[in-house]
Amino acid sequence: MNTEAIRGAPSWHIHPDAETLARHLARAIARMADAAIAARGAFHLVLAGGNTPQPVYAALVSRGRRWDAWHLYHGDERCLPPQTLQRNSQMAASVWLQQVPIPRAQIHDIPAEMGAEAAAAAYAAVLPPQRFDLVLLGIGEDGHTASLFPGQPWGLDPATPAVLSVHNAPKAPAERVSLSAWRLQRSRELFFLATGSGKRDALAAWRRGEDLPAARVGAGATVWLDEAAWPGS
Ligand SMILES: O=C1O[C@H](COP(=O)(O)O)[C@@H](O)[C@H](O)[C@H]1O
Repeated sequence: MNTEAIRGAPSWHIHPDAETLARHLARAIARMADAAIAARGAFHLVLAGGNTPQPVYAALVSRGRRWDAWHLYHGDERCLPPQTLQRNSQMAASVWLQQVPIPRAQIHDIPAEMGAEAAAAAYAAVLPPQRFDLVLLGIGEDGHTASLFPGQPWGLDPATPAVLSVHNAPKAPAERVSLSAWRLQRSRELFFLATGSGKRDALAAWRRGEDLPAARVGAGATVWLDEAAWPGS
């Protein structure tokens, strides 16, 4: 899928349960990494935060190869002290990254402890000039994705900053940092993950065509979900 295709309708990949989904998705990511490394010598991956991706990240520990060529970024971060478990970087480190030999200099955490404004400015300088190979995203119960929330700026226009400072987020913590919608879309592939019945209403709203951050960013993406999250046709 290229950036142009990302403007079309999403495709829905429904798996029986979260465990099966995690296994299949980890295998798909590992294959994409192999292909990117064979073609371009590197794999640039943006990580989703929150709880949903944890089983996928855990499954990647035994799936990935050529860790030396992986380059990791975060789609968003919460403005909390660095070692806090609620930080997306800390979650990824504890279930996955501490167990694999990705060079530390290639794991690009968002310095959200600096505060939203300073961290957004600093992170913009860290992002690669080219498209990402794969962006992973979650979806919140309100249809937010990364830290782009309904009723707040999403950064759809490429003239706006690639990284946004987020204030007054409706989900704690209120202060966050997020890649903008246009920068998230600058990717060869875009995968959403959604598991559990708590995601059903948000996915139903997406399918009805409501103007939600996830729907805007994810037009043309692949949505990996389990049966519990599937809102039906
Ligand atoms: O706050 C956030 O929420 C979404 C969804 O999180 P989940 O725990 O429901 O999976 C997540 O994708 C985002 O990265 C995170 O910061």
